Amino acid sequence: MKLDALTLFASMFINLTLIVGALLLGVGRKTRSGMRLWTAALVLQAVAWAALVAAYKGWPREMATLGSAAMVTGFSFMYLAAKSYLRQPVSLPWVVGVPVVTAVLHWLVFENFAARILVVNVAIGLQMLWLTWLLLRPGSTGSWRWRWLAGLALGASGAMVACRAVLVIVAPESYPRFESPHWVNIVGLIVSNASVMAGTLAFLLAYRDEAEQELKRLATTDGLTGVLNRRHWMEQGLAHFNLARRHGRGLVVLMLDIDFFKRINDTYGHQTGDRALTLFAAALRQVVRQPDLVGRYGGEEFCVLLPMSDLAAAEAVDQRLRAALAHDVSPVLGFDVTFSAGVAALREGEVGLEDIIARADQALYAAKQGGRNRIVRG
Ligand SMILES: Nc1nc2c(ncn2[C@@H]2O[C@H](COP(=O)(O)OP(=O)(O)OP(=O)(O)O)[C@@H](O)[C@H]2O)c(=O)[nH]1
Repeated sequence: MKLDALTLFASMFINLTLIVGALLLGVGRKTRSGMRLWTAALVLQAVAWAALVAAYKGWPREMATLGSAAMVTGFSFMYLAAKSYLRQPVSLPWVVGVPVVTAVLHWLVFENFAARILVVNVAIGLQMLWLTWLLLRPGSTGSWRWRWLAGLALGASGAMVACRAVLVIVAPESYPRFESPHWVNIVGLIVSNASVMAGTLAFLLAYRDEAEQELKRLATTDGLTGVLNRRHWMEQGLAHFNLARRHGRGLVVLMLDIDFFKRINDTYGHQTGDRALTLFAAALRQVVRQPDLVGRYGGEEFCVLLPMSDLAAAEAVDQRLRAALAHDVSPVLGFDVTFSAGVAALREGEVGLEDIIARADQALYAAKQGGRNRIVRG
């Protein structure tokens, strides 16, 4: 059997369908948006190749226009997928405008072979090269591994498509027909196939990076309030403690416990209790400085470590938090939220962070015993 370009185009459709199947099976449909968008891009491209092949069986104008529109829309979805992992805003006029303009122009100039080839190749080339720039430009967020792999994959394809556009401008008579087994078509298909494969691999890497980051976030933060969990707060705190001891710098630990929290739960329900905890933690994060570590020590008890600070700095945090609770949190909840606090500073010769925490905790206990809604030095 003679291998013609049409057979290769059909193989492109089969490849894409298989990759989509593998992605749906391997990554699942409930994945985060970047991978879903990439999968949708491949589905659109599979539809495009099927329509382009079908154009040879009937309704050439309709099928070829549908194929071109699906192809260009597929690249719009690749752009959306990349933007999702790059965490950048998308340009809707670009996403919608390029496919619509391409489809309309393709339909209008269909009878002119060179013109319709030019329309499609210019649209795809522009999309791919723009996407390549977005991925590779300095300062883009995201790990360089997936960005470079995706950028090179799409850049190679974009360059190939741009060459096709140039070829149809300078030598329209020698530009091969779609079904001809001409080397331009063969090279084009090989590059497209490699680009789809490498691009998928790159987006799988981005997906894995994102999943890793998410796991790290889950392992280090408190699920309810978003502040550091106790284990991670201790780990980070220990690093600050060692630095403070080595360089003879100050360090303060502030322990905070919401007053009569059981009563809040019992009176307003557990959900309102959770909301009070969340708002309390948010207010606490607002009133500390950038290097300070805020953690949830357990239940309704929070801990703050202030590097390079003294007791007065911690007491200032305490005052700001009381003001924030009174002005911002209590009106939202509909009842007053107060807390007791214990504060302790690193002392000369102290060998463990636990010692400072223990003193701050004792001071907190004294604050509770002393009538609550106050701070005590330990
Ligand atoms: N809603 C909610 N409640 C919690 C959570 N963690 C702990 N609690 C509750 O917090 C309450 C703490 O009660 P206590 O230790 O008696 O303290 P308190 O009522 O604040 O009294 P004082 O600390 O002495 O002022 C308990 O009822 C816990 O069930 C949580 O994540 N969400």
